[in-house]
Amino acid sequence: MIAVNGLVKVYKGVTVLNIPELNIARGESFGLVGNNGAGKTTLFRMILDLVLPLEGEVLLQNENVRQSENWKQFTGSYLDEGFLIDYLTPNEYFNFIGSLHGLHKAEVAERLRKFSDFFNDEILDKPKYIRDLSKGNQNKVGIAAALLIEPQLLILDEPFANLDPTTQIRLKNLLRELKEKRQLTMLISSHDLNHVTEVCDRIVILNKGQLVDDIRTSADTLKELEAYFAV
Ligand SMILES: Nc1ncnc2c1ncn2[C@@H]1O[C@H](COP(=O)(O)OP(=O)(O)OP(=O)(O)O)[C@@H](O)[C@H]1O
Repeated sequence: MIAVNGLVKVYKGVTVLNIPELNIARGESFGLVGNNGAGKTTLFRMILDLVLPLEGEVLLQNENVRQSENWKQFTGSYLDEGFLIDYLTPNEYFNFIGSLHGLHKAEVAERLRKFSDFFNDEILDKPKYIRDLSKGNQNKVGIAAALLIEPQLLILDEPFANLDPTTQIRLKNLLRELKEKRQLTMLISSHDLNHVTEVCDRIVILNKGQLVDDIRTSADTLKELEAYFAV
């Protein structure tokens, strides 16, 4: 599903990402962990063609993201509030995203029904602009919009950040369900080692732009990760 080949990013003479090779199979739930500045967001941005690499390429379903638009139809993503449109209400925003994918308002409303627990009655049908929502509720809008298009590939940057404990648990359940029922391929970054081990079957550690470990999640993974980061 995803092939990263010889990907290098340099800012002001400093190499912030250098990944010779990384392959992620269809249906894999892939967690990316690493300390601040490790390069997690930079990698996600290059996968989504939001940042130009110095060298290398990213292929999504065998097509280079820089040369094809096809991947946009099957990829749902939310990295930060920059993905939202501040002057719309959540309903208007969901309808806009739906329209880009050929969905009518009724289909959008139907698809949003499964997020009612996740939204906790704070998002839909409220006369509030996205800019006036709390940070956590803005995240909920972004995550739901990424899922609204029923993507084959989902990319979320620190999705658990700013969510209350109840919503974190609901999001984990939602992601696990999507993985099992729809064979969704997921890329998730998180600073919370518990969440990432609960949701992902494969976890990669990024350190100063380099992949330093690639772990199949097992009962020992949380301890392994805690040992790695306890320095
Ligand atoms: N536009 C930019 N200009 C200069 N340096 C940048 C730019 N974007 C990212 N960087 C640098 O690239 C490195 C990797 O940043 P990145 O945001 O990818 O890390 P991260 O692993 O997502 O960190 P965090 O966990 O803090 O979100 C950092 O040193 C950061 O300062």
